[in-house]
Amino acid sequence: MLGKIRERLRAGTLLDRVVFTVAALSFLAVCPMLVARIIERNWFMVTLDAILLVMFAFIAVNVMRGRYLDVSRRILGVFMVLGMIGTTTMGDTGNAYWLYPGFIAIFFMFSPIVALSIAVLVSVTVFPFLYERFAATNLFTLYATLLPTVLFIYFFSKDLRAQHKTLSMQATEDYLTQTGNRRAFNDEAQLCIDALNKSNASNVLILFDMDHFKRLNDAHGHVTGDSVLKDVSNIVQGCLRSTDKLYRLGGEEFGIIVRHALLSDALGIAQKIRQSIDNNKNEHLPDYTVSFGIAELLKNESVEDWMSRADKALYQSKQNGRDQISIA
Ligand SMILES: Nc1nc2c(ncn2[C@@H]2O[C@H](COP(=O)(O)OP(=O)(O)OP(=O)(O)O)[C@@H](O)[C@H]2O)c(=O)[nH]1
Repeated sequence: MLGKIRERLRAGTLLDRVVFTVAALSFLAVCPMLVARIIERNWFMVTLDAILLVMFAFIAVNVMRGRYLDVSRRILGVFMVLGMIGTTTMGDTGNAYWLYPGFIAIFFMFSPIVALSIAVLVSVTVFPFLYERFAATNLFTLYATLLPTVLFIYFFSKDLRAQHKTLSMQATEDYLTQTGNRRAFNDEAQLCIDALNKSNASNVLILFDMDHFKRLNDAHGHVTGDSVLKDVSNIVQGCLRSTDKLYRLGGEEFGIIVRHALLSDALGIAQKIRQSIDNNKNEHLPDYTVSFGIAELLKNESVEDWMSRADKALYQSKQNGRDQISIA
């Protein structure tokens, strides 16, 4: 059980691990309080603690299963904000120092600008309570140190997010055509397989490959060849629905995953692409054609099996004279 949890968390991001740890620790912290309140027969607090337990369990389980991550993170964030205000305004003055870890943690739960706004709001909300209890110099020191702490985390998390966005784009995007790359294709294909196993969702793969691309490169040069690859990507993108995704699988071969579609839908899309390429008259580029192979995902198929059947259909199109569509 523990091994499984560790394995699932390792597959997630640092953010997921932080959210899971906070939710799991909060769950464990509330358990003895619930027992104490049952013994005290304080039914109002028992109900409150029970709600907290359910929420923390809900968050931890969802993060472990890799679903509803954003919602779970935000729910935990709201609990943390309420917890921060509660802790700071009640009890000992020393409780105010919980604001530091609290403010750091909310940057894990919300976007930098939302977290910054929450930090400002919490600071303003708790100020009247702290003003009554703290000596003026201590209160000044508290706020003067909280401010740079929050600003530092804000700029740090903003920069981290931008870096993360760039890196994940580089990891999943083809640099030449700005379509998805092979890694992104594999991930999406795996999602299709999971969806088919869970809900019988039908998904279709369209593979297509430039015809006689070597000849085109030899006759017009590699740079023109690159422009043709960009051109065909633009044309194809224009023929797709928002749910269909185009990937460059390598060299001059592309794949389109058509989600929640039947073979007939995919055939319609391939025909539209073929027609658009035919109608496309770009005076700066040589004429070109492409060949297609289409395969619907079958039960118990792996990504490789699915691709292999589409590839066989594509080969058939090449064998039959190119510039045509074959179905597996
Ligand atoms: N310009 C350009 N050419 C590429 C790129 N990647 C692969 N190629 C070329 O694509 C060509 C593929 O040649 P082949 O596999 O023989 O296929 P083909 O000439 O298209 O022939 P058929 O597929 O049978 O119609 C090779 O000449 C590669 O150099 C690229 O990124 N840019």
